Amino acid sequence: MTNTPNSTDLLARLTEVLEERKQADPEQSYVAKLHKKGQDAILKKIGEEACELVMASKDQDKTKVVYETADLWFHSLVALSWHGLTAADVLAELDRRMGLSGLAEKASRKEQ
Ligand SMILES: N=c1c2ncn([C@@H]3O[C@H](COP(=O)(O)OP(=O)(O)OP(=O)(O)O)[C@@H](O)[C@H]3O)c2ncn1[C@@H]1O[C@H](COP(=O)(O)O)[C@@H](O)[C@H]1O
Repeated sequence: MTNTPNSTDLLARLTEVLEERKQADPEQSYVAKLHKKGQDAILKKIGEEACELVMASKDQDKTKVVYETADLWFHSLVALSWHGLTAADVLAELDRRMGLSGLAEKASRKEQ
């Protein structure tokens, strides 16, 4: 059984690190290097990691599914940070949606 870290703590710590890395030396930090390259470089990584996740899933490779999902989440957090947003903003949106059926939500959009 995986020893699960406290997810809120982990995201808060990672958010802090990502914010600090905006001012870091691109030679010393992968995140700083991505920011220096610009938004397109961050978005390119998100596209790559999403494709790698799809391939891992098609291959039924659970270890790789976890690994590639971590890469995708991580690069999504970098994209959020690029916009001055954080994981907390996404958690708030997911919390807002909690208990709201996806099918009911879609039907309500069609009625508008
Ligand atoms: N969680 C991560 C994390 N996940 C993935 N990665 C990097 O994301 C990249 C994923 O790219 P690929 O899998 O395509 O591998 P690659 O061939 O090396 O990629 P590229 O050369 O194409 O960029 C790799 O370089 C990984 O090391 C991460 N880099 C950093 N973090 C976190 O961010 C913090 C700050 O990192 P630095 O900015 O490097 O100090 C770290 O302490 C970690 O907590």
